[in-house]
Amino acid sequence: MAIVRDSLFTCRQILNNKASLVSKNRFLGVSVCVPKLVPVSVKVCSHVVQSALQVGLEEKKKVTSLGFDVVTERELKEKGFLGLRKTKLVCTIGPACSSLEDLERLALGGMNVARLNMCHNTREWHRDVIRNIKKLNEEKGFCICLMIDTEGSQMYLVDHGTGSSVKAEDGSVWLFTTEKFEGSRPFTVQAYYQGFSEGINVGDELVIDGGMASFEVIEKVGNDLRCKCTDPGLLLPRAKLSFWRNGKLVEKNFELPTLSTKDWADIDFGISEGVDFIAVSFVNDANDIKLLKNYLSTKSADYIKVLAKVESVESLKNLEEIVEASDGIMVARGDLGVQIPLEQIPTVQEVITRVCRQLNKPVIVASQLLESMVEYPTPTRAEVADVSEAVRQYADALMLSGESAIGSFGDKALSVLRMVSTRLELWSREENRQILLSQPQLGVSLPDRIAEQICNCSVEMANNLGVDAIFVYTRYGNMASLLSRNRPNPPIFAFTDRSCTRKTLTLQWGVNPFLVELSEDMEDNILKTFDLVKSRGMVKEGDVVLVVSDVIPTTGAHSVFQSIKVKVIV
Ligand SMILES: Nc1ncnc2c1ncn2[C@@H]1O[C@H](COP(=O)(O)OP(=O)(O)OP(=O)(O)O)[C@@H](O)[C@H]1O
Ligand SMILES: CC(=O)C(=O)O
Ligand SMILES: [K+]
Ligand SMILES: [Mg+2]
Repeated sequence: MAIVRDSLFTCRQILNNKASLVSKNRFLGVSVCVPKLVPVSVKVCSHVVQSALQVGLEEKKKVTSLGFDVVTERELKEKGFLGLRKTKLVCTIGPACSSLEDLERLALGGMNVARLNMCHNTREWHRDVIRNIKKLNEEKGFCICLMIDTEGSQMYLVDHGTGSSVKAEDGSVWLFTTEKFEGSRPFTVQAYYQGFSEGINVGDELVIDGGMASFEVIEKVGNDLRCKCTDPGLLLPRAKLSFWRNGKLVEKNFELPTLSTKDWADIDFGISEGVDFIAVSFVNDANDIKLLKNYLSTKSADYIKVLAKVESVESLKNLEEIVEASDGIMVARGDLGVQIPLEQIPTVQEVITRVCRQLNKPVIVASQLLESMVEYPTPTRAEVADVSEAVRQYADALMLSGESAIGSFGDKALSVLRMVSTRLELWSREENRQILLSQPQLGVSLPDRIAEQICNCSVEMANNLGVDAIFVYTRYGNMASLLSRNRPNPPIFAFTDRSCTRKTLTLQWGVNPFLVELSEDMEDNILKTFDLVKSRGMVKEGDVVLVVSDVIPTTGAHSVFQSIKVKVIV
């Protein structure tokens, strides 16, 4: 890799003299050949790109078929490369935002992924949302991915049946029962799961929603629990419950599978509707994820990416193996805050986001980011600080829950996420904090290590040179995500010929995926895509682009395997 480093310096010298590049079309290159392995070439070169306008017009038909998100395109034209938002945005779709018009507003507001929580509503309802989103993607040029989120076995849910909040007064006595009845009864709360009170003793503490209200268990009546309110507060519909003994969570092994029969039916529904991500609730260990991934393979649906929701003490114990097994993680702070003390959430979030970046898996920070906006049109200062913190931690994506699903100000909440993340990203760049990021080695095989090193060096080079964008040519998205892992200053434009790669990359920090036709002639790919982006006014004269490729040719073993180039647009 010393060779790569040497070429970095050569490259810097070249760019110090941009003007001469335009006239001379110079080339500097170094090749590294690994005997009996794929030939590897690391070259740093400058090219004069021929005027693309004419070509662009001639290829009008192809140009319009360039799969690129209209929102990113608009943002790029308005704000330039460095103004592009890096942090991706997920919106939970609920009754407040499910019409075609609502969805289009969210799409225009920067929603990258639509999340459907299978806990709520009917499959028919979800199907309509999915079809509306696909319609918007096809007809209006958005690139919104679809995620279903499994219900799981709701062992911890209770409901008092009134549909609104009920106050629990200090000293009042309540019955937590598994009996099913319509409507509500005074001082009675229904538990969703029959075995909810197994292993619970008189004297244990019952906590609602991580501290909304607390009770002491004063009597066991069969499966039911009679409890006295010790810390008054509100009982909301579908409240989450946990039990504590001597200040510690009572961990219970219900021996229920992570994926219930209903979840499997929802997964089949997701496959048949062609969703892009399945988020698995209450993952315990890596096996939960492996099971689903195997199932998706047998259904020839392994293009669907599996996200593990970290929302239990059990999943924290097995964090690394879960991250390794999955295609991404959601820090599901709602349930997590029921299972661990609230003051631990910030550090746990920081650890999870760091592990994810190190293992190169995208991470979504979810729940209560802008909770007050479910009711109010502005966020609290503390919520803005929380969003900023997640962005500072380089989370790949931020998620809205009730803010978009049931709130009256979903669009505003989305714009708060957009503006706060853009602002903090700009500040980080100005401070050049990314330079401090160091990554442990991921790859084991030589080709993997080479790919990783190329990406690490490319990002260092891109930051140091102050290039405007990184272009990466990638079939499976590997190099694009290795670049993203380094959180570069310039945006990453990933050109892929696989539509599922484009969707997967949509969730990744700083990656703007294009769907294009790629040939094995890399030089041709580069020229063609440069022409395309130029003809759409997305790049302009003088822009400097660092080009990385990992499209592996099936023929011509002597051709370039992976390379870095720097190009100046003329
Ligand atoms: N499809 C839907 N239909 C009706 N209400 C919905 C729907 N999706 C979400 N909601 C409402 O929005 C609120 C927040 O949504 P969300 O799905 O994020 O809940 P959650 O409890 O955080 O998720 P989870 O159950 O996965 O822990 C829910 O309490 C629910 O009232
Ligand atoms: C999103 C979710 O499931 C949670 O926060 O619990
Ligand atoms: K869920
Ligand atoms: Mg949850």
